[in-house]
Amino acid sequence: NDEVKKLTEDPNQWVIQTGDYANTRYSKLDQINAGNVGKMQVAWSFSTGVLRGHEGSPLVVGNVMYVHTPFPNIVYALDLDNEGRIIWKYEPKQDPNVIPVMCCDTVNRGLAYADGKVFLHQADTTVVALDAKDGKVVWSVVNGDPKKGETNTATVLPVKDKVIVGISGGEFGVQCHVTAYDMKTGKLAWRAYSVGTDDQLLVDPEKTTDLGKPIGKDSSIKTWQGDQWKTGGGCTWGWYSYDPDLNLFYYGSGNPSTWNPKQRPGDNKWSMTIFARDPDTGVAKWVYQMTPHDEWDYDGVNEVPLVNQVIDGKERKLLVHFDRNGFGYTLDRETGELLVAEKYDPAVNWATKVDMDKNSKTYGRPLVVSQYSTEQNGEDVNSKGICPAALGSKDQQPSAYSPKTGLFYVPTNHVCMDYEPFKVSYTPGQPYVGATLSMYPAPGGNTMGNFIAWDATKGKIVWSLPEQFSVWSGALATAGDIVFYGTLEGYLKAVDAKTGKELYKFKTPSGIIGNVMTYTHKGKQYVAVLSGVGGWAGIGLAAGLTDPNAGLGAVGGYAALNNYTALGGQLTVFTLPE
Ligand SMILES: O=C(O)c1cc(C(=O)O)c2c(n1)C(=O)C(=O)c1cc(C(=O)O)[nH]c1-2
Repeated sequence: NDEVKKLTEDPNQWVIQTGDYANTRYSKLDQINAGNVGKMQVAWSFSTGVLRGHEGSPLVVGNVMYVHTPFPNIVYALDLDNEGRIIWKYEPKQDPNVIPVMCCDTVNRGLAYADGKVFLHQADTTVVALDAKDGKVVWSVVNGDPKKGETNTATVLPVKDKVIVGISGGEFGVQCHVTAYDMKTGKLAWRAYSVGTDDQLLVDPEKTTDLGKPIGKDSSIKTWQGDQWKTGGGCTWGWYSYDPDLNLFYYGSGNPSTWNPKQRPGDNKWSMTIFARDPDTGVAKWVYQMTPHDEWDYDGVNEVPLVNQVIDGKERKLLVHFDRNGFGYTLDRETGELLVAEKYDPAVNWATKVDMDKNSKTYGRPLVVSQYSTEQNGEDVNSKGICPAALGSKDQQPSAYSPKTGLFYVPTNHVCMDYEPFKVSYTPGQPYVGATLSMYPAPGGNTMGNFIAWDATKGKIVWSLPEQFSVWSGALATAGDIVFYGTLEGYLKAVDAKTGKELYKFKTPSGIIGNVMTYTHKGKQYVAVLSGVGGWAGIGLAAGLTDPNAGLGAVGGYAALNNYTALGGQLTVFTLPE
């Protein structure tokens, strides 16, 4: 069943959040292009009726647009023949007690379409399949338990006859996993944990590799003390990509729990790890851990776009990954071989480099600068001036790739932090954080973000556009030689894909943390984006916090956002004038 693959190859529609299985967020549409984007206008808009962080994007399937909201996770089917008249609306009943269990705002990264159904993974971890025609529930299944700290913010990946979903809870000591359900019935197919026994991990100690070597028996639990792996985190709330030819899907796992590194000696495998798994069985082909024994909350869940590019004169099947830890990685996606690992923000200081010497004992590991460790000789230390901050040189906001330029377009953070670990004990369903942070712009200026173009074959920044705040929206690249992104102040921007020159901007009603998408209707190209400030960067605004030291809602430099925007929830659709 390659229905989704076929649909994603049609540039007129947008049926999964990432646009295509490869997560390139590239569209072949070029009616709106570098020559005319400056004339773009608002075609119509739609209020979602919900405030707080709007992540993800709408879908377009035929003449219908599907729009989702943050908690309470309303779904609207809008008629494109009628400027967004509501065809149906689905509003799940969810216990509001799930809200305090969500670490980083009540966001949801959107819907997926396959097999005549719209898939929603709710905050309370209910996965629901809605009939695309009338919004009626076809099946629903409960994937986790919010009382244990398990919630969801991520989208769903439909692959062949299954849907694949992750889970959140790294700040609550959840033992996180990826789970596949039958697309037609919702029946459980398999579950693979990030941290756990070999049976739980779905690995083969002989065949599953790490940097080319078999991972061996008990590869995860041997790297924890005692039973700590049972509350070990490694959550799976990011973006998933899929290679139909290799029949492998890819994603990264999040932070080990707790944030206090002293409480969990060892490498804490396989938190902070990219997995390549078979979607039919869940079994891992290879793994690669970016940040062993994390001391900074550098979750490894960011998108893993799949591209074919030439390295050293040879075309390779690549996987690219802009990790929270500030390194841009390029790997061979068939084998997991590490090809490039370079800093994509010059401010990154916690490690000097990733060791690329295959004969070295520390091959593939970041070389940590002890001054920026948050643990010394087994004791907690308060460290200052660590770059990047916990929200990383990039968080979940996805990049785009243009095969025309061969460049990645990456929304980034330019933020550093002070980190104070403290002892915390585990109680199910209670925060298991164990550190306080303060976050501020990187030294040498007041800007907290850059929108960059990156060459993943060399590991080099090609151009960089400074932004006052982190760029928390997902990018879109098109065959029109332009790249779109949104800003936390609320601007939708279009820039020239080759030079980065700004060609268009429009201030939408609220800060943008949604991902820009494009489609056609009756032969005309449209660009759409959700506004609604929030997410971790904007959670201070979302929660009405202005105290720069307000714990996990550590708004820091983001408090100044109050001067530019306010809460919202709106879809804005753009096109060229007649
Ligand atoms: O460990 C986790 O389970 C977890 C979950 C989430 C989430 O579900 O949104 C975030 C994070 N961690 C996190 O570390 C983080 O920086 C973050 C930012 C955001 C966001 O949507 O802006 N979510 C999350």
